[in-house]
Order: sequence, then structure tokens, then C-alpha cells
Amino acid sequence: MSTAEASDSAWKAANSSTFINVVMPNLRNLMPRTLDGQITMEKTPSYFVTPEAPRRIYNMSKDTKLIVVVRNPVTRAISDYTQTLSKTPSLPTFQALAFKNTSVGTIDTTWSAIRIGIYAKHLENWLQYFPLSKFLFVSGERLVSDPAGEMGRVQDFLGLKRVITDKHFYFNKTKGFPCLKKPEGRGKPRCLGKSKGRPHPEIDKTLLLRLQEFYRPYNMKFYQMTGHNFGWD
Ligand SMILES: Nc1ncnc2c1ncn2[C@@H]1O[C@H](COP(=O)(O)OS(=O)(=O)O)[C@@H](OP(=O)(O)O)[C@H]1O
Repeated sequence: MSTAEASDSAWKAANSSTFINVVMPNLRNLMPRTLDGQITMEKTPSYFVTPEAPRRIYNMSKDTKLIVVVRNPVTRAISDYTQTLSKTPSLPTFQALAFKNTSVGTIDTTWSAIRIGIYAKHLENWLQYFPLSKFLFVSGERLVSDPAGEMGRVQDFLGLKRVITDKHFYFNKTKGFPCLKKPEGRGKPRCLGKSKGRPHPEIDKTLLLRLQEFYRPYNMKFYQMTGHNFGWD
């Protein structure tokens, strides 16, 4: 995979708790053979929240670099719900799924859209196998507001030359998101597909505040663990 392909692949994995697994050269593993000068990347959103994943990846290669894209867990939950709703239009409302009891505000932590956003808990599991230095946490919010900046961090983390820069992005007003372009003027600009950046349903403000409150201690713990304040609170 070239530098540009690696960066492009990381950029496409845009959402929160998307997980990218990067295998460095000359390691025996179950991924495609990686030659000198190449890196192999694999992206599976559910790795980060799968209890068996850290042990399995560690056993495959303890030198694997891990990239996690995280965004505000409240927005993440709504995005997750929006995605499911697009496939299952008969789905109950967001609030019916997120709250066991809306009047007292008890949150249903067994619902995956809620559980996935408890990043500190998932990270604890990973840190039993991999040191923090093996991780890069990419801000889902900054990936939208400053895609080149976040991609700069990704390229540095992977030890790649900074090939993807500001010149490769432009803001597409229709899409409402940054899209990719070839700075040399060759090739068509390319936005992410229709399933990325969909409008979210409107959720009652009180319920949103309750959810924000629920995540706050976990977010604080996550900031502390990663040494990075993502600014969600
Ligand atoms: N440039 C650009 N264009 C479009 N969308 C962007 C972009 N950067 C980040 N995002 C955010 O990515 C969110 C979708 O990611 P997914 O959750 O589907 O990714 S993944 O399947 O987990 O890889 C998607 O979430 P939703 O807005 O809820 O659709 C976007 O907010």
C-alpha cells in the first residue's frame, strides 16, 4: 500500500470508534504478506469493542499499530441509530431504545449504540495487551473540521512521508463535508458515499443533556487515559 493509499484508507474510516489495525513489515500474521517498504492496513469498526480482539491481535503481532477514530459518544450513538434506521425503517425511536425510562432518564447500556461510546471501558481492555504508544486516537470532529491536520497525525504515526496535505481536500457545500481532490488537477474530486454524513433525527434536548451527563465520567476517564481532551464536555 502506498503512502497515499494508506492515508486515503485511514481517512475513509471516518467515524467514531472505527478501528484501523496497521501491521508493520516482516511479521508473520494472518493478514496479507507485507513486504519491506509496505504496510498492511485493515479496518473493522467492531474491533475496538470486541473483548477477544486485543488478545487475538496481540497473538498475531504485538507490533501492530492501532488507530481509533472517536467522536462525541452522544453524536456517535445518534449516528449509529441513523445508520440502522436507514436499513430498518420500522425501528423504534432513538429515545425508546436509549432510555429504559425516559421520565427518570435511566439509560439502557445494553443497547450497542450506547455501549460502544463508553470508550474508557473498551480501552482498558486493550491496554492489557498494548501500550498506549501503539495507539493513535483520531478525533472524528477534527477529521471534519481539519482533515489534513488529522491525516498529518496519521501519516506521522505510521512513519510515512506527509503526502496528504491541505491541497488534497476541499469543502463540498452540498455534501456539507470535506471531500478529496487530486491537487495536480487530474481525476475527479471524490466525496464519501451517501451513507456517510446523513442528516440525524432531532432528539429532545433534555434527553441529549441526560446522555451527555451519562457519558461525562467515562469521557473524563478516556481523556485521562489517552492524555488528550477531545472537548466533548
Ligand atoms: N468527509 C466526510 N464526509 C462524510 N462523512 C464524514 C466525513 N468525515 C467524517 N465523516 C463522518 O463519518 C461518519 C460515517 O462513518 P461510519 O460510521 O459510517 O464509518 S464506519 O462505517 O464506522 O467506518 C458520518 O457520520 P454521520 O454524519 O452520522 O453519517 C460523518 O459524520
